[in-house]
Amino acid sequence: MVEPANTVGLPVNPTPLLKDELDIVIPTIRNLDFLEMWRPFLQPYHLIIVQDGDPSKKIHVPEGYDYELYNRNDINRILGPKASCISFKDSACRCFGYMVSKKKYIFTIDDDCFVAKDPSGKAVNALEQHIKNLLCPSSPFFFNTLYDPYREGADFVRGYPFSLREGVSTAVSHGLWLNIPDYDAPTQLVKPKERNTRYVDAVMTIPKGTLFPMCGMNLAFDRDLIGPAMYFGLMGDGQPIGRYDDMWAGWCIKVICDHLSLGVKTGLPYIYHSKASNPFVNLKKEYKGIFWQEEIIPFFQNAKLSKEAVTVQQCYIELSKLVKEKLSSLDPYFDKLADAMVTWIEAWDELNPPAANGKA
Ligand SMILES: O=c1ccn([C@@H]2O[C@H](COP(=O)(O)OP(=O)(O)O[C@H]3O[C@@H](CO)[C@H](O)[C@H]3O)[C@@H](O)[C@H]2O)c(=O)[nH]1
Ligand SMILES: [Mn+2]
Repeated sequence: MVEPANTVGLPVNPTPLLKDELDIVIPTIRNLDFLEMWRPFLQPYHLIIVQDGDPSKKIHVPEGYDYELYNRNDINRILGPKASCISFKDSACRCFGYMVSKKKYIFTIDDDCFVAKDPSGKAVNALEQHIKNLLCPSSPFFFNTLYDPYREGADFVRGYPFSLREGVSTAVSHGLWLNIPDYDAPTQLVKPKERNTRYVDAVMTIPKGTLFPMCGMNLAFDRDLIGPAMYFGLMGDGQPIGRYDDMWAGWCIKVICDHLSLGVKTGLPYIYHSKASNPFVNLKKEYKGIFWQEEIIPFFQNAKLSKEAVTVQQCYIELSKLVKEKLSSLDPYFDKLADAMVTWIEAWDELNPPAANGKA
């Protein structure tokens, strides 16, 4: 009698590596030694490094990684006048990496984010979890109280409509952070010593119609499904605001995902965020955003896209028109931002022309 293969402990369906279908985008003003700790999980992947700040500075990339690196001179050379839509001196520059990638998936991570440990002490392969999240459906139309129903050992609970159990494609996987939480400056100032030690073993679909504060520190997405909407806005040098790059993108992609019936998930995986940036510097960058967002959020909550908007680009252009129409009165910055949103789409389409078979 042939003994069955010993499959105890092996994952029922191992997560595919997707190493030729995924790029890792890292915005940086530092060296990239943090990649040493990620080597077991990230070395097989191609990196797109977006070097911010002084282009003459040499960024050291640890041996053994396959990468392409773009500094400001490269961005200006590649995009010409359209480079005006890519922020300078703000992590928002990372979205240039999304634009130049040719892969289906993107994982973006900050250079002060390290491998976290789960409660059992096991190193968390954040990228593997993001891939799991992206490859399995989302359930935005009806909340499953047992969280991710597609996860091994879970399912839809009683009363969950069977007509909705197929779910929808997942466009975004938003991971979290142990140690330094992604707090705004005021919170950071009143709670300087607060550290996040709580590891919540859950992945949830963010319900349709609900916005969320997307953090770019530990984020993955399906570039084919939502890439053109992942513009991180005009931030940093020469702009009245900073550190709202990922927030702006998060509000735009959520409105568009809701419109196109795509899913956005948050929760696992965790990374270990090691560096707290200066709260006073952050306050200066954020302060306009702190009061503007009281107007911006209702804008996004009420934004309606037409049924003719069936591609991400069409949705995004419609959104840019709404921004120009409804937010320019808040501050002339939004007029500029609306134009930059159009420039971003033009640049995206220039670098990512639809293939002969019509696939973008
Ligand atoms: O001018 C800059 C500043 C930083 N970077 C790179 O961007 C990321 C994030 O930088 P940092 O870790 O210093 O900032 P945090 O406050 O921790 O980041 C939070 O704010 C968001 C930025 O809006 C970020 O996504 C959040 O996590 C690092 O890789 C820096 O090297 C830059 O490119 N340009
Ligand atoms: Mn950081």
